Amino acid sequence: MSEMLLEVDRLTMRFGGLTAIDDLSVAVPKGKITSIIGPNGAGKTTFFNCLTGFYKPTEGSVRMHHPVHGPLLLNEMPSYHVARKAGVVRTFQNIRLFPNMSVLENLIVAQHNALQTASRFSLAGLFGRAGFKQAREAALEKAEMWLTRLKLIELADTAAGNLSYGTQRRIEIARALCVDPLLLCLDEPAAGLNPRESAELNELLLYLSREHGKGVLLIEHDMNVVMRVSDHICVLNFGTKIAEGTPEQVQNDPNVIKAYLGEEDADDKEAA
Ligand SMILES: Nc1ncnc2c1ncn2[C@@H]1O[C@H](COP(=O)(O)OP(=O)(O)OP(=O)(O)O)[C@@H](O)[C@H]1O
Repeated sequence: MSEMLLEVDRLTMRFGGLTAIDDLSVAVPKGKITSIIGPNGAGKTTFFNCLTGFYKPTEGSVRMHHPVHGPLLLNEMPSYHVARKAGVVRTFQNIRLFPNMSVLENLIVAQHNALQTASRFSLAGLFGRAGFKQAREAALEKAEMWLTRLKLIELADTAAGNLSYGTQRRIEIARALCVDPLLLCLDEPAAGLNPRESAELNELLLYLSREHGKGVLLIEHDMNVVMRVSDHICVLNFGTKIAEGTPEQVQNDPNVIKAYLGEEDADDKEAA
């Protein structure tokens, strides 16, 4: 049995009369890739927003099992604590790098919390303190380490905005890793990638979960990615969990086929 990282229990998120997430329970283990899939509007992004403190769920709980701090209720934390204290870090559907900064600078900016703390928020701290110099060196070392491991080091000095879409997505993941996440939440990391870049993404996700023990929670429409890398898949439709299991179980589930193909097409497929 894998160690459990995140437990979502009976989560509901309503926007006025619309129930975007309805009574959803799901568990995410360490060192594994768990995917959340479903048609457009199924509630996937809302789910991420509830985990990471952007939305306060209407009902239910999200519990992160932290090796140092113990169980933490993410639904009661502000979003900056979710990343810093609970170790749950996300990327977004649209790329959010600083395009005019170099790749390395983007990774240093991600570590501004540690640097600010070391500077004690003062100019004197920035210029005089040994602690700040050490923190700056540590931030550089961490950025260089992830750039090397993610095969980006040769691009360290290039402006992020000048790189291909696939490379920018990879930089976003490297930047998230600089915050030392226990759980990495990736919102459509394969969007806009070509087949070669998607294959590289698959390799990267498997490397991070298998070699670094990261829990990965993936929202993705690209089934070439989802079916190849997921250990477990949870399928949403209109905010409700309609199936979960291994890629094989989910692919053959009649409810999933109906949700994706529509009622009539799915009946045709069954009859054929
Ligand atoms: N802030 C909000 N206010 C009102 N309704 C919202 C809000 N955010 C999401 N919704 C609604 O909740 C439902 C789920 O949306 P969500 O973006 O979570 O779906 P999704 O599965 O991520 O879709 P996609 O695959 O298209 O990104 C939709 O009907 C959407 O319009």
